[in-house]
Formats: sequence, C-alpha cells, structure tokens
Amino acid sequence: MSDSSIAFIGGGNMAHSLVGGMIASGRKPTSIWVADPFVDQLDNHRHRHGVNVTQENTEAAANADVIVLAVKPQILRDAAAQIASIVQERKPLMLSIAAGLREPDISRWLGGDVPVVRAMPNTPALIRCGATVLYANPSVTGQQKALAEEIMGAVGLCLWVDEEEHMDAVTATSGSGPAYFFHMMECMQAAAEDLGLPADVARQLVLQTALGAARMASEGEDEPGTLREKVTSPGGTTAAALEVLGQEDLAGVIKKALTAARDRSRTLSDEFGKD
Ligand SMILES: NC(=O)c1ccc[n+]([C@@H]2O[C@H](COP(=O)([O-])OP(=O)(O)OC[C@H]3O[C@@H](n4cnc5c(N)ncnc54)[C@H](O)[C@@H]3O)[C@@H](O)[C@H]2O)c1
Ligand code: PRO
Repeated sequence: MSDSSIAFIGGGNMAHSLVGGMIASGRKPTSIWVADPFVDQLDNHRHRHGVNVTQENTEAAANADVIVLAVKPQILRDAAAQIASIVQERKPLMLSIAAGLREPDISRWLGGDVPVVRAMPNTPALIRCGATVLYANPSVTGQQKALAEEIMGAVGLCLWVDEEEHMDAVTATSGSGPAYFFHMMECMQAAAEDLGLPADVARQLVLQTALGAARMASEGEDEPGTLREKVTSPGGTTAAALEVLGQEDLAGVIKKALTAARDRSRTLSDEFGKD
C-alpha cells in the first residue's frame, strides 16, 4: 500500500464503503481526509474509521495525491468548482465515482486538462468484496493508473475499460447490482415466511443460500447454468419453481431492469453534464 494521501469530497454511503474497505486492507486512517457539509456524517467517519474530517472541501483537497469525487451527480459540478483552483495548481489524480457524469464534463468543471479516472464501485467494497470498473482520460499517467488500481483493487475486483461508453452498462450491472440481489433476498424471505417458516429461520436460510450459491459460482469450475442444472432434478421441486420463473419471463424482466438502469445513467449525464 503506497503512502499517497486521499481526499473524499462527499462522505456518504459509498465513501463509507470505500474508506472502511481501504482501512481494512491496511491503509493508514491518517492518510485519508473526508469532506462533507454535514457534521453527523463527519462524526460517523471519525468514530468508525478514525480518518481526518472537515466541512471544507478545499481543506481536504489541499494536499491530496488523489481526490475522490463522491457526491451525488446533481452536486458534482458545484463541488468541482470549489476545488478547481487547487486541482489546477497541483494536478492530483481525480477519481470520480458519480454515476453517469462523463469525463469531459468533469474535466471542464475542474478547469480542463486534468487527470481524471472515472470509477464505478459498489457498496460491498466495505467488506473488500467490491467490484469496480475504471476508465482513464488521456491525461492520466501510468503511475496514476497504477495508483487508481491500487486504491480500488484494495477493496475488491478491479477492471479497466477503454471506452467510456461502457460505464453506463457497468453502472447498470455491478454499480446497482447489489440492490438487485438484496431485493431477491427480501422477496425470498417474504415468500418463505408466507409458506409458514418463522422469520428468523427464513432469514438465515435465504442469506446462507445466497452466500453458498455466490461462492460456488465464483470459486468453482462450473458456470452458473451448470450449477443450476445440478440442483434441478427432472420432475422435481426446483423444476417446478424454475418453470414459474420462465413463464413469468424472469430473464426478460432482468434485461428490462438493467436496460432501464443503463438508460438512466445516460440521461443523468445529459441532465447534469451540461455547461
Ligand atoms: N451508493 C452506491 O451504491 C453507489 C455505487 C457506485 C457509485 N455511486 C455514486 O457515488 C456518489 C455518492 O453516492 P452515495 O450513495 O454515497 O450518496 P450519499 O448521498 O450517501 O453521499 C453523498 C454525500 O455528499 C455530501 N455532500 C452534499 N453536498 C456536498 C458538497 N457540496 N461537498 C461535499 N459533500 C457534499 C452529502 O452530505 C452526502 O453525505 C454518487 O455520485 C453515486 O452515483 C454510489
Ligand atoms: N447507486 C447509484 C444510483 O443508484 C449509482 C449506482 C448505485 O444511482
């Protein structure tokens, strides 16, 4: 782990996940600054993670090697304007995790000609089980690419794409993805309770089954389709359930959902990326 200093502009949900994951991976809390206008949010960071906190974005950004833009897309333009002069003086690596917003807009808001990496992480970064995709603009040096990869790689899988356009589909798949699996867990737990299982039994069974299935799919040799077939006895219980999922076109529903997320990512940049 390098001794670079990192400033988070915005200390919300995703900043908590990333900061928690980075510290768990060995980064020194004193190398991290978090800026947020809300004192409660900052207190939470200080108590949970022991990092430096401030209400002033400029104070956090002043000496950082990497500045993570972790505010909502609607806010990013104003937050960027507040630190643009510092960024122009020192040209630190800018890492934007905002959904949708495109690199040329972010660079322009920061005064132009700035090394910008767009990153799309997800909340399991908190337990170092995240999935992040990175895209770099041409101003990013090889050393800065390595630094971005070190930071995000410390909290889980880290992949690069060469085309910025892919970031919308990435957001729909892994950025929002944890919510789809959490929703599946909610639905299964509710259904199991409707079938008469006590709530705590239903909860434990659903969570352990999700964990077991995810681990088998990611750690074993077999593809998910093969693993599904191995659970499904001809004429048995799983076949009865999968038949319903097919009749209800679960695959089509999931495709529609990811397409809606991809399209929303695109419109976010049209809505908030203008001058
Ligand atoms: N939550 C996720 O799963 C997730 C995943 C990937 C990417 N993202 C992206 O991360 C960004 C943050 O999302 P989040 O879920 O953490 O949102 P959030 O609302 O939890 O956090 C945003 C934080 O920014 C603070 N803030 C508001 N105005 C500010 C300003 N001017 N300067 C500094 N801080 C300011 C808010 O007080 C809040 O604490 C978004 O752009 C989102 O698209 C989120
Ligand atoms: N959370 C953000 C959103 O819902 C971006 C991906 C996950 O917009």
